[in-house]
Amino acid sequence: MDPDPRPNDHPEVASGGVGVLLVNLGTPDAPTPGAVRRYLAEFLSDPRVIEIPAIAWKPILHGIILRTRPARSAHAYAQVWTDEGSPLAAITAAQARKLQDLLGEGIRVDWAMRYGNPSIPAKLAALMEAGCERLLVVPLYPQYSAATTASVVDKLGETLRAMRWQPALRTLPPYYGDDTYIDALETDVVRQLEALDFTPEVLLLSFHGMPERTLHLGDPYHCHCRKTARLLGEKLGARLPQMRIETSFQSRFGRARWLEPATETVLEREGKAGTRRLAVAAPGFSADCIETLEELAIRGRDVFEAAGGEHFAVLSCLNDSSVGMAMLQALVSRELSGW
Ligand SMILES: C=CC1=C(C)c2cc3[nH]c(cc4nc(cc5[nH]c(cc1n2)c(C)c5CCC(=O)O)C(CCC(=O)O)=C4C)c(C)c3C=C
Ligand SMILES: [Fe+2]
Ligand SMILES: [Fe+2]
Repeated sequence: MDPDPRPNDHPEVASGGVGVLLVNLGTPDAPTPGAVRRYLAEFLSDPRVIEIPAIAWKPILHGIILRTRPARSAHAYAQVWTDEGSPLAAITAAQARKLQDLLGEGIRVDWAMRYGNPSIPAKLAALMEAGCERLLVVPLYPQYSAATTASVVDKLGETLRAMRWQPALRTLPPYYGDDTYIDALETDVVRQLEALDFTPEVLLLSFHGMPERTLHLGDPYHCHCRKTARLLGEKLGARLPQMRIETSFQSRFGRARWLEPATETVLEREGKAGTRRLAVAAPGFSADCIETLEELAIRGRDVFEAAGGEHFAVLSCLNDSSVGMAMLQALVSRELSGW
């Protein structure tokens, strides 16, 4: 990257502008083993994600994981790929477009991915070229974790380190317990449950998992997920008292213990225990992605039905829905109000 994207003599640049950069995790450029390998190589080389000393991890990553997982993951991506590309990228782009409309021309909105494209350095440079001297970076993770939120901030730091003239920077705090978020989830979940052709006995709130060790090391992720689940559960319980609400953690990776209970285990247990009608919501994901569209909606259904379940649905994430966008606008506007 050009170490300083704003050379001194840029009189045409309107200065002092405010920019908002939405950031999500990242996704491959194509549903092919090669593209997935490139994406996973970057993602799984991040010490925030894999907290094993590099000397032990690199041989496993390059010798085993990057030889086997790309083909399997590419198959999963191919099942959910859209005309606009990966769902995660397409939805994040739509969120940025709609937020731009909601905030108006005075503030410039863009989006980036922590891994893969479009990259944080490229988008930071573009915003600064456009005259943004104040940047609000929005990690699209309601619950903080070192593997997600902190990793975005690490990348920002790495990018800024190469600049002589840095922008002023804020990051949106995690919003796992914010009324704006909980109310948006409540509205959206109730709307989707009412549109189903069955009445679920159980609503499963499935969050992305993390190694259990991170909880003992002080990562607040587990607490944040539990709090979101409790607050949302209280609201939903008041409106739909017949429905039982459970919480679980999905997407286990590697051999270490992960947060429990695992989504797959709960789906199997519920089916075997006689639950026939079950819906899943994934409140920790800002946008539908391979984890919701393939892991939950395809493989999760198989697990539940094989265990005896009959009716199964996975609700959409907030995505670029009007209620989701109103929430993002409110969170961002509150953060920008001091600027
Ligand atoms: C929402 C929060 C997320 C946390 C926390 C998280 C932790 C975490 N993830 C992995 C490994 C993988 N995650 C993968 C995909 C993926 N993860 C998140 C979000 C969180 N991850 C999203 C939004 C996505 C979807 C990306 C997409 O393109 O749709 C993958 C890649 C897919 C696959 O091969 O299964 C891996 C691998 C770890 C190890 C981890 C915490 C340490
Ligand atoms: Fe993940
Ligand atoms: Fe997964």
